[in-house]
Amino acid sequence: MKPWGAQSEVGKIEKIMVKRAEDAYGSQEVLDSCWRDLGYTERVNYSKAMDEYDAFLSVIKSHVPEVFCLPSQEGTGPDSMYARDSCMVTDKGYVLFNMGKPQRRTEATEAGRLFDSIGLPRLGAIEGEGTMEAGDMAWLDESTLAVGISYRTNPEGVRQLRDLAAGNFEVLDYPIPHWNGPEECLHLMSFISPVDHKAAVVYSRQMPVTFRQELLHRGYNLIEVPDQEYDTMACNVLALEPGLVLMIEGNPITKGRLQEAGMEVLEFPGTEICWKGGGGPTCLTRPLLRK
Ligand SMILES: NC(=[NH2+])NCCC[C@H](N)C(=O)O
Repeated sequence: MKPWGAQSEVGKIEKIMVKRAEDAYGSQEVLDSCWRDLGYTERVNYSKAMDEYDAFLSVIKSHVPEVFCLPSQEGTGPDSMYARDSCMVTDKGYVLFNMGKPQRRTEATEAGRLFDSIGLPRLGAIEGEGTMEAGDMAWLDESTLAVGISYRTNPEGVRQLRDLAAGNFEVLDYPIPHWNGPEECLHLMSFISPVDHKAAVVYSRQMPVTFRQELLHRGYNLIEVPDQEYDTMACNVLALEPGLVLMIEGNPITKGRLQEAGMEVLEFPGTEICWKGGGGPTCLTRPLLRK
């Protein structure tokens, strides 16, 4: 088996990187001083967040053989808990991103340091005028990556990624809608989470038509999130393996639709660590190896 590489959103996760809430948040005082500036919807309760994160991490640890935790680090803030976003791991090595949100610019360096220490090879980085965040990307199959052009990911970032992808995978790009503007985070993965090789949870009303058509053309079963579960992040679902998924509690309609489609659904409470900060289980995790 290859040692690294996650050119899939659904293959069984063998190795993963996370950043624990305590290491990202630091303390209640840190949260109090920055949650507004970061665009969180409400003040995060530190101790409640710890309990939620414990529940989340225990699911991850019981399903993923190797879990690597980013250390606490001066210079990164609460958003660094969303470990998915600063990088990607291809079959040819890791790529670090120049994140579009200014408060998150230092996160990629920290991820790179961890990758170097565990022997993961480096493929390259998005830099200069290029911006990119991994919330704006989803693998449709192991050689096709869909990337959103958003307030966080720009055309120059996509151009650089295409250079790095040459001979390995194809990059399809799609425009992301303005929605509630640049202060709020709207990524490609805000409206899609692949849950099996040919199935995805989607919020179609936000989808670029050509992206939705591409999925249908590929034979995807689209499992729709209803309007009333959009804000509670029913669309953010992590596949631990094909058909075994982890989602945030409080989305019964989407949960039922996933089960009807034959998925096994696990849940964790995400009031503090997900809803308030705008990141769900896909954002909380950076798979390093998927089978
Ligand atoms: N992949 C994601 N959707 N990540 C969510 C990131 C949320 C975080 N508060 C931000 O604005 O960056």
